[in-house]
Amino acid sequence: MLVSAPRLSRLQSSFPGTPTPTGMHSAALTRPRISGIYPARNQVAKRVFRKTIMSAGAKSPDGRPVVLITEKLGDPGVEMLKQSANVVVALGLSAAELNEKIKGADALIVRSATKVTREVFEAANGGLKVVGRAGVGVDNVDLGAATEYGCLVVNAPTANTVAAAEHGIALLCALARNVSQADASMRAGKWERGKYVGVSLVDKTLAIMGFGKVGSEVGRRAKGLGMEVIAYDPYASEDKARALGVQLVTFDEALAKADFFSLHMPMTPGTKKMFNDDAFAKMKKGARIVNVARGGVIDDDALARALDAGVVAAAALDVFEEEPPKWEGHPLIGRPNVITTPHLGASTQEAQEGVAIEVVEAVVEALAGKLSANAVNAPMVAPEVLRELQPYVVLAEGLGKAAVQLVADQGFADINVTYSSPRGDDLDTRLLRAMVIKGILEEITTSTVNLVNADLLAKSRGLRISEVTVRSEGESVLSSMSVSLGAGKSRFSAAVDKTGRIYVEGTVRNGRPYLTKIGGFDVDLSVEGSILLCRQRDQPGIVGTIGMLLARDNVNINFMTVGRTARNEEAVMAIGVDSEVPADTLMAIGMVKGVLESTLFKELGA
Ligand SMILES: NC(=O)C1=CN([C@@H]2O[C@H](COP(=O)(O)OP(=O)(O)OC[C@H]3O[C@@H](n4cnc5c(N)ncnc54)[C@H](O)[C@@H]3O)[C@@H](O)[C@H]2O)C=CC1
Ligand SMILES: O=C(O)C(=O)COP(=O)(O)O
Repeated sequence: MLVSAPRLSRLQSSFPGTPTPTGMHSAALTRPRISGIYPARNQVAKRVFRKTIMSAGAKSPDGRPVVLITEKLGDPGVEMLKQSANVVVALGLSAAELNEKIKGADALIVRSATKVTREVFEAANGGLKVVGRAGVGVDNVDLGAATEYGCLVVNAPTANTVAAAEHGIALLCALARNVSQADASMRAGKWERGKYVGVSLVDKTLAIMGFGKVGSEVGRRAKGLGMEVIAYDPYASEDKARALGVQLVTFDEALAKADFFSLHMPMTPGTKKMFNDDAFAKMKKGARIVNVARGGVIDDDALARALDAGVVAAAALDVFEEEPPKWEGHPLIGRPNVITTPHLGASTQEAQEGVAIEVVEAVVEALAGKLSANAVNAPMVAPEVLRELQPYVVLAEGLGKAAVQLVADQGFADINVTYSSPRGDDLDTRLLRAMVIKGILEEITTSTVNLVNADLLAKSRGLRISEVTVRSEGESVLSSMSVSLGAGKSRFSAAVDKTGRIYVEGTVRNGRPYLTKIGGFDVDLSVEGSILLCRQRDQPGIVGTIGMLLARDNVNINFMTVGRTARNEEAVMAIGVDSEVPADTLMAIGMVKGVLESTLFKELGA
């Protein structure tokens, strides 16, 4: 039987492990536990971690670990590494050669060109303990396979920030003044002064899309060029923006206002093809776009159409959906008003030395069995605990994803997680909390979140997290859990509970995670795939109309439930969909008679 969750306001002031007067136990977290709130647990975690990382002995006869480097790494990093490891540098390996070479390595250091696939981990057969990525993005590393094989992946998230920002500024200037085209023309022996008249940057409006590490550095520099800087980032702090003299705006405001755009958001399901026909249609005619983020945030064909129509005057691209891209038939490469660079954002001598040192420090720490703040995945939980919590891990991540997807433009300030468990305060919530944070943060940042870095990342973003554990009855380790966010506003007003917070609750049945409550409404949804949510009046005809609208776009429905009516005559209907619902269809659904509001959960779970 489920014990109802206590009110948050009362328990947020409790401290970890403090018994409440009712005999329940609560755990509130206002700073990361990893750094000492639970020293005993932390020691255990470290032991588990060390055992996992150092499960096999080093591969060289002198007992020092062997580290294979497959891409050009800054010399200071290589020299530092040589002090504690046997270094093997082998550049330009084929996949088969890498699979062979990896058998003799304890660690591997790469940039973005080496594809660290499942086959690499299979070939290493558990002997590869650490993969170091000398840069931010780890999309070239199969993280699932790494974790399965007990291999820690670390990256270098900060040392190339300035380089990426500087490249953004370089492209911005080149774009405004046709530098690349004019240079090419002179190389061809021409003197075409009239053809390459540019536009000025001063007093123009630059919209920074994604105001994180790189975006804010671009903003700072653009202010120095005399530009008016605005930023769209639903999760950015108002204070940070104000301190830099940058105004935070909504997506549509940015589109309507900016003369220049500089893209700096991460590649996530939420940002994929964010710059599509709809977005270009809302832009000021003649806008210019710089992309130093990831190729996939732009719909290439839509940008080509916008360039053809003159809506976008020019674009500068450093990144591509596929790298290297296929030149033949590419809609953008080679156009007179598109300039391109081969993913050079991080390619300065200084940044490469910086990332080399940053990644080597992390690799050496990991090989020594220490916790690394740069860990991207970390199999720190004992296998039996992991097995027991596995279905709840999926639930926790799904609740985090669902909650953050319900947040409106203004973002949110704090997270509350409530667990109802027969174990009460003995429930080890670290993994579940980390997964909630992962679900939330991976929708909004480039960082890969795990048990090691979840609390630190949340804290570094200024998010307050509180946890409450309520003792419940029952057989399973967890009866239910909920996530609530202190958000200004929700995209789906029914998701806001009586206390004004975005609230989602779920449970696990027969090993499968289910969402059981959204705001004040009971629902019963398997946490998987994409789900269309509608709040509607209880009246006939709505289901059929929505079904037809989806069928019109060939969107297959895989399930449909209507939530029990909780208030008045309203209900929440959920429809599982197999493919993307186009924006205009979503809008049409919102206008169906009797539908009060609608929203879409994207890729909630596996
Ligand atoms: N071209 C290159 O060589 C390099 C590219 N990068 C790329 O630059 C981008 C930014 O990196 P960092 O600043 O280090 O990451 P970050 O995590 O510090 O910043 C990303 C920002 O985007 C915001 N964001 C998330 N979802 C958003 C959305 N839907 N709309 C607008 N903003 C959203 C986040 O709140 C965060 O503030 C990433 O895409 C990364 O892959 C980074 C380094 C080098
Ligand atoms: O750090 C990143 O995410 C980058 O995009 C830089 O990639 P690179 O190391 O230059 O291949």
